[in-house]
Amino acid sequence: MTVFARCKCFLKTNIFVKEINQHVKYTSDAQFVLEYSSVKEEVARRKNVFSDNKKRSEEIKIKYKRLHPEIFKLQENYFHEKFLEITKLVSNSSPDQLALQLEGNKQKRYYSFPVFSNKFCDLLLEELKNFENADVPKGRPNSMNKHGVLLDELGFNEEFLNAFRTEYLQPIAVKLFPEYVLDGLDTHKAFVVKYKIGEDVDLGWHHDNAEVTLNIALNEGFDEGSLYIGPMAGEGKGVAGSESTVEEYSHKKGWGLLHRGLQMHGAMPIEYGERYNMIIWARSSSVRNLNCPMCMKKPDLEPVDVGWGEGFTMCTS
Ligand SMILES: O=C(O)CCC(=O)C(=O)O
Ligand SMILES: [Fe+2]
Repeated sequence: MTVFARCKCFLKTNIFVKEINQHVKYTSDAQFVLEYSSVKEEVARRKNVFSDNKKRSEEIKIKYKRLHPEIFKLQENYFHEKFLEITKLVSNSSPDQLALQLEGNKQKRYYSFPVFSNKFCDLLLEELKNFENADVPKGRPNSMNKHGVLLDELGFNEEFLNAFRTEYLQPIAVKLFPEYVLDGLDTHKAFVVKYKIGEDVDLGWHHDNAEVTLNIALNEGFDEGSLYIGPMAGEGKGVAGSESTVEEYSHKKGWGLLHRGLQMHGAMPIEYGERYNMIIWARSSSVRNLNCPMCMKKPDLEPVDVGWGEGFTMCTS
């Protein structure tokens, strides 16, 4: 007799959880706790992230011996000549005139252009490797990257990144993405991502916790590891692999990719070598105070004791 049947996986795999818009697997309570316990760890990390970050920064300031102390202070000669040309013409150009100077995809509104000189990239990479080997505490960029470096902890905010954000990045971003800058890019989170076989090799499909992102490649000598760039979060299909909406971008040493934080993207696996990129998640409190880019709702804010929090501002009293 033939009877109808079902595969046993029906009770174990592909169980859609509407709240997270994802399919999960369930084979036993033990498997479930093991597989998803990293969520609990991540929440615990986030609870103290700002004070832990401050403690590590203070320890690094005392204990870490800088290899190239001069690169912690921004100087014009660290930039590629083309970047200096772009920054000079920015104030007198229309958005279209500026976009003409840049590569990328004007329709999708992501742009690429040279930012740092080869020499600066080399010095920074040497500093990062020196830091990797130093016996000091190290925070990691976020839940997606386990092997990068937080540039604020290393000491790059004070004399480098704050000036870079306000004097160079903001004038360009305000022309290209005015609705994501509004009153200004008032804070940032900057870090270096590292990919290597045996460590992190790729990065899943995501959008950034940023209004505007600048992603600058710091080295060459790796294979594959391109970015794939799709629609804005919530627009279109937004799934990796949907050919019609996803484009590839290959990193070039010293070049930056400038995109809106909400533009969906991911990184393909690296197949040889190491890849280091500096990522600047630039934030505008005037934009995110209206709509949190992570929950996509009006933010429910609470003050933080130290640092910039997640870049929102609120009035107390
Ligand atoms: O690997 C890259 O180049 C992109 C990294 C990235 O998108 C991120 O860290 O938010
Ligand atoms: Fe990203």
